Amino acid sequence: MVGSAVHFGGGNIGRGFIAELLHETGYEVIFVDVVDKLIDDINATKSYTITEVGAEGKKTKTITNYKALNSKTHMKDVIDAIANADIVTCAVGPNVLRFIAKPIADGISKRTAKKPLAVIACENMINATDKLKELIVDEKNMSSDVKAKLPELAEFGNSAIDRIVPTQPKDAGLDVVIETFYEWCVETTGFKSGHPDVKGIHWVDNLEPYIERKLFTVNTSHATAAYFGYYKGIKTIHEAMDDPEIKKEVYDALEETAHLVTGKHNIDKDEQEKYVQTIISRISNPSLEDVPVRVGRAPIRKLGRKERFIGPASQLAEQGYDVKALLKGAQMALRFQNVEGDEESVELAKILSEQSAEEATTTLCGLEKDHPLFPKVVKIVKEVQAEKK
Ligand SMILES: NC(=O)c1ccc[n+]([C@@H]2O[C@H](COP(=O)([O-])OP(=O)(O)OC[C@H]3O[C@@H](n4cnc5c(N)ncnc54)[C@H](O)[C@@H]3O)[C@@H](O)[C@H]2O)c1
Ligand SMILES: O=P(O)(O)OC[C@@H](O)[C@@H](O)[C@H](O)[C@H](O)CO
Repeated sequence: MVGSAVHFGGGNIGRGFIAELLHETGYEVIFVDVVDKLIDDINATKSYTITEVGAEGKKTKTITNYKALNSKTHMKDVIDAIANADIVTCAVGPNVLRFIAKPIADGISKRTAKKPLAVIACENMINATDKLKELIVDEKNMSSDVKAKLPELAEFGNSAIDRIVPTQPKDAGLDVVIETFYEWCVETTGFKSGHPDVKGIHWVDNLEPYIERKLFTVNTSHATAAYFGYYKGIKTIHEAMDDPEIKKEVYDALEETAHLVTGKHNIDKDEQEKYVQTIISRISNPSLEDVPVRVGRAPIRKLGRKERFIGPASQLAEQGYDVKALLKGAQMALRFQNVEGDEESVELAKILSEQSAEEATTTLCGLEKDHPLFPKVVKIVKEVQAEKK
């Protein structure tokens, strides 16, 4: 019998994709969020729709059997829901994992079910579930007694989640427009008692090739289009992809990351080429009104050491490859400063104005001073800093 699923984050991918598959599997979906209006809207409705838009046309599905809890005001209910759930998922953004670890730890501590809770973080981040687990078992969040019994209480799986869910129009309510394509890969190794049978999940023994291929193809190309598009004042990602100069930048970046993806993960070159073509057509989808400000959001996170530019660029630089295109994308990300509604873009501007190029390279990209990429990043940081003077 299928029971309940607690999902942290009732936003775009949460409502638009994860809830769809949890619902289709038969779970009652319990959204946990911190936005009062969203919680009220979810609890005031019995259904909402998701509409897939792609080359094949439109298809609408109806989601039912859900409710929402506010973790700011109803923490006890959140903990009880986790104590009784079959599965906990989240799509809150990598920087928010630290805030949801404590309620998950408390819910795990109260469990009595025979079957361990399945925990899967669905963030654009390498090993996001490992990070969440590390935070859950931190002594601030979980007692040593519970930690010792953890294997009986909860099991964890890293995941790679891929479906473009743009910012929704203001008047859309709970309804979500998404692309038709999707891929949700989850690693089996942590589920010693057997993984949950969620419809649509692609179970894999080793996630690394899947998450690196996804992040360094889908998200590298998406971010390149977004940062160049923003710089040129272009309104949507598909219009940015219509700009010949931006399209070339995207292809150049993907040519570089393809060396890593095919070389490191033994992925066939033709297969990667087909994957690239699929991604180009996905991010060029004119039915998705996706905007540079969403795709470029949180530029400090995106400039990180394991992220979509510096992640592949650093690994390729170690192998002696030139990474001009990835550095041009990273440089555009550095120019994504003081963007309305984006706190990290304000912080980025502050870092670039207060720190030397060398310090900022360390702060933003986490690169070691003796890394072959370090001087190249320092150079692009210096150029961006000079533009502000
Ligand atoms: N949108 C996409 O196309 C897409 C695709 C794949 C993966 N992702 C990943 O999914 C994650 C979420 O992205 P999104 O686009 O859905 O963002 P979003 O901003 O639409 O949704 C995030 C939700 O988390 C909620 N939230 C924030 N703090 C919270 C807390 N402490 N407890 C509970 N909820 C909290 C927010 O209120 C919001 O509803 C990110 O890691 C993103 O990279 C997004
Ligand atoms: O979610 P972010 O901020 O890591 O990246 C923005 C987009 O590139 C991303 O949300 C994509 O739409 C998604 O990763 C597609 O699967």
